[in-house]
Amino acid sequence: MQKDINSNNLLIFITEPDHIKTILQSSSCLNKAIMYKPFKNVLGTGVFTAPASIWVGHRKIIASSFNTNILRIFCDTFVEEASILMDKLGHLVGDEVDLFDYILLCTLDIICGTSLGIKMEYQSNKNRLLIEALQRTKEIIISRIRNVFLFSDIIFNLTPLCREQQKHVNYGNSVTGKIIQQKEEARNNLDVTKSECAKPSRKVFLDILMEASNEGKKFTRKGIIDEVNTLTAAGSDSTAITMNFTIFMIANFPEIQKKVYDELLEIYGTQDPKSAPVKFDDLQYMNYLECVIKETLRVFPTVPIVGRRLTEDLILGGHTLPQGADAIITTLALHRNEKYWPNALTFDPDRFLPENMTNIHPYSYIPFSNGPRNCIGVRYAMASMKIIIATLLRTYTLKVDKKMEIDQIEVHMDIMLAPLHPLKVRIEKRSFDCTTMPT
Ligand code: HEM
Repeated sequence: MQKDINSNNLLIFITEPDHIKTILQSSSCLNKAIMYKPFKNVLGTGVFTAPASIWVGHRKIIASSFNTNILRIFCDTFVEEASILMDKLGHLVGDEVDLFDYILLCTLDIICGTSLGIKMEYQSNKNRLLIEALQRTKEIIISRIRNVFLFSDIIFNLTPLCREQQKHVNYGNSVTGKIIQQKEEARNNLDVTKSECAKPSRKVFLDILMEASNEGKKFTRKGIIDEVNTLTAAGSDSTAITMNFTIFMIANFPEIQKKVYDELLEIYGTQDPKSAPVKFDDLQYMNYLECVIKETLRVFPTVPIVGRRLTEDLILGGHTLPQGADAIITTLALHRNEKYWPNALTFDPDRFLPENMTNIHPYSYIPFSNGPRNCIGVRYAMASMKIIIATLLRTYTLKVDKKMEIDQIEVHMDIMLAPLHPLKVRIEKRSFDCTTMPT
């Protein structure tokens, strides 16, 4: 137990999987902890930051836009943007490079394509102003988390940083607002061809939110903008960071790379991704790749910490946790705890093979959190990451100049986990002679 220096709040650290389960499942722990405060100015009442009273209704509606049929349609966008990424990476062949910025632009294009139905073409260097606004907004949130004075709303609201953040948020909101207006006009005119409004069969999140709003289900215009911003924020960096770590792991462990590629050879033979792009139904056969992503998320959980505010007293392990305290779960420590993960710092994707899963306590592995307020985008994230990484490995081989052990890769926790030093890899064009594997 300790006091949070930013807020003077009581923080209770929860470390045992059984206790974590109680917290994440409890109806009295549906509100987010004080540490999420800097996100509220930016994401408003979007599902990530909304109080439980608003969250309940919004979550239900948004969850409906993550069903299998919609995901299947989104796959076209994942594949298309993955292909653009491959072309961009073609210029980097032979160099030792940090791929993160390239991957992030790809995930941003994907999230905008699937949440707004708009091609932002960030990967083609378009809409730089929006990217800068996003980047600065993120940096300002991070400085608030790191600085005890800026964390306080009263002080922050008096600073130039607050005004700068508001300027960026207003700009982003005005872009989303215009897209909503275009869609509304197109709908009213019944003239879908005039705008980039999605056809009914290609519904994006925004269409679903607008329909819910028209049916009187709770969403105001500002509420819709908050949800779109939330999905953009929650869905882009998280997948980009996870893929960046995963790609480094694959480059760092050539024997694992060979196994992932062999699995892809089974599915596609030596056809290249342009002639045989990944299809939604292929994803079920990428089991080993999934294990590699899961193991990466174990040692490098992209969201390294989760916090909940107790709205009632809660009895846990014979103690009463008082109403108003914040329960904090440090996923990074949990995932590296030897008690639950023997040889925790050994990278071993086989831990996630079905036959080895029986001994894993479900709450000792929570990269997407768990319970009613878990990540709404788990399946979306897994599908998009599998498509991008599979396309990458079918196009390029990956190497590192110097192999690193897990404990040599230093990380820091801000909003999300980040490597302290860039994770550089060397990419080479894959020759379709399948015996040519990295040594
Ligand atoms: C590898 C990628 C991802 C990881 C590791 C991840 C992880 C998480 C975690 C741990 C939470 C719970 C946070 C908390 O309670 O504080 C969360 C919530 C959330 N995630 Fe993800 N996420 C990922 C991708 C995505 C994607 C692609 C989307 C959307 C397209 C998304 C949308 C959300 C939303 C909206 C929430 C808030 C849910 C709620 O409070 O009801 N995430 N995510």
